[in-house]
Amino acid sequence: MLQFINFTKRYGSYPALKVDDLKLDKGIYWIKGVNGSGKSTLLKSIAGILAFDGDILLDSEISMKKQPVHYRKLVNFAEAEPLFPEFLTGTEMIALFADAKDAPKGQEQAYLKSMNMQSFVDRPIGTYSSGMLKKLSLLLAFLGNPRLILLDEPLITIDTASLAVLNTWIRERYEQQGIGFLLSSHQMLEGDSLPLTGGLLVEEQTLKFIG
Ligand SMILES: Nc1ncnc2c1ncn2[C@@H]1O[C@H](COP(=O)(O)OP(=O)(O)OP(=O)(O)O)[C@@H](O)[C@H]1O
Repeated sequence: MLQFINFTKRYGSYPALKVDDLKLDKGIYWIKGVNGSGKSTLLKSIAGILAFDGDILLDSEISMKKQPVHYRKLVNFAEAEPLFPEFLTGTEMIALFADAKDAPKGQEQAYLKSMNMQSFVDRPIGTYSSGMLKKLSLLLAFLGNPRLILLDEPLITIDTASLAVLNTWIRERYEQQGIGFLLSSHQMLEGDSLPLTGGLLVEEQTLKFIG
């Protein structure tokens, strides 16, 4: 699913994260680490938002550095604390993302319905509560035909019922389409809600697979 090749991310002279060589088979992985350990840095690097040294390969063949556009179409990302233009509506954001990710027409409809978003999706994003905003950012990460979906702190701000819906979305896309997931969380992810493959610990400026 994902391979790091001599990966190093620095902020100025600060070496935030270094992963020499790590291969992850297809699966659903949780990512843990204390505040400031580098979880968001890791996810933003994999998403292609942050520049770094080295390379990341998707499915052993698609290089972020050599095929940047192709790679980014196949990796979707929901930020921990999403920021969207407040004057746009959720529907307009969905249209933008659907276009960028070559999403099948109407793909968002089932997601809007299951997450009970129809009542507010046509309103400007500036009027959204933090939970509404989170739901929108999660939905955007499921658009298109990605091979990997990265969710940074997906559990924060959404209510229990929405969390159960999110687990269903993850499970379905993983089991029916083989999409891989990386989920960062400070809360315990429940193994009985999701078929978790393993965990990754961000510690001492590196990434450790801990099964
Ligand atoms: N833009 C930046 N410039 C300089 N240093 C940064 C920048 N962003 C993050 N860092 C540093 O990189 C390290 C990792 O930060 P990161 O946000 O990835 O941690 P995190 O594990 O996601 O933290 P949290 O659990 O608090 O959200 C921290 O030491 C942080 O201070």
